[in-house]
Amino acid sequence: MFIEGEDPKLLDSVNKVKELWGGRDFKVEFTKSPKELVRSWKEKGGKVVHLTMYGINISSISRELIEGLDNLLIIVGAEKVEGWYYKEADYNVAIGNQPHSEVAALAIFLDRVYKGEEINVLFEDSKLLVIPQEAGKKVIRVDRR
Ligand SMILES: C[S@@+](CC[C@H](N)C(=O)[O-])C[C@H]1O[C@@H](n2cnc3c(N)ncnc32)[C@H](O)[C@@H]1O
Repeated sequence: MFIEGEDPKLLDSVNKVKELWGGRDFKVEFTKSPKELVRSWKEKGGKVVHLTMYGINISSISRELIEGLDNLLIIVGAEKVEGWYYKEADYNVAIGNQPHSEVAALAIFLDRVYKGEEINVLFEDSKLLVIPQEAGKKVIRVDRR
């Protein structure tokens, strides 16, 4: 994940969560030049999806196209998103054409890309394991050495 700007505190909390819950392949990097990131991603043959309520509703995009997307950079905005990103994106995709949270938009989009399989993923390097309960919480420590 690339985030525009710089925030060492955020990086620190991400690393603390990873230490306990695993996910060694999940990385957060900060960038001061997001446009350069988009340009070089495309130059290397990657695809760019921009999530925006002004885009094409995901329900109108073929399932094959979404599931076939590979080497993908997904852009979500925080404040006003410049027109440049709309033009440079290979696809401007709307999770419904009204505003909502960027986290929700990203989650729904990724769920379509991964065909719902992400829900069954357990990180092999986690130190904690949740044992599902109908009520209450059960978490055990696992020694994976
Ligand atoms: C809360 S919105 C802020 C929008 C920003 N103020 C703007 O002017 O573009 C944050 C981000 O959530 C995502 N988002 C919000 N609603 C969406 C929708 N219906 N479909 C897809 N993405 C959406 C977009 O990436 C958007 O940039």
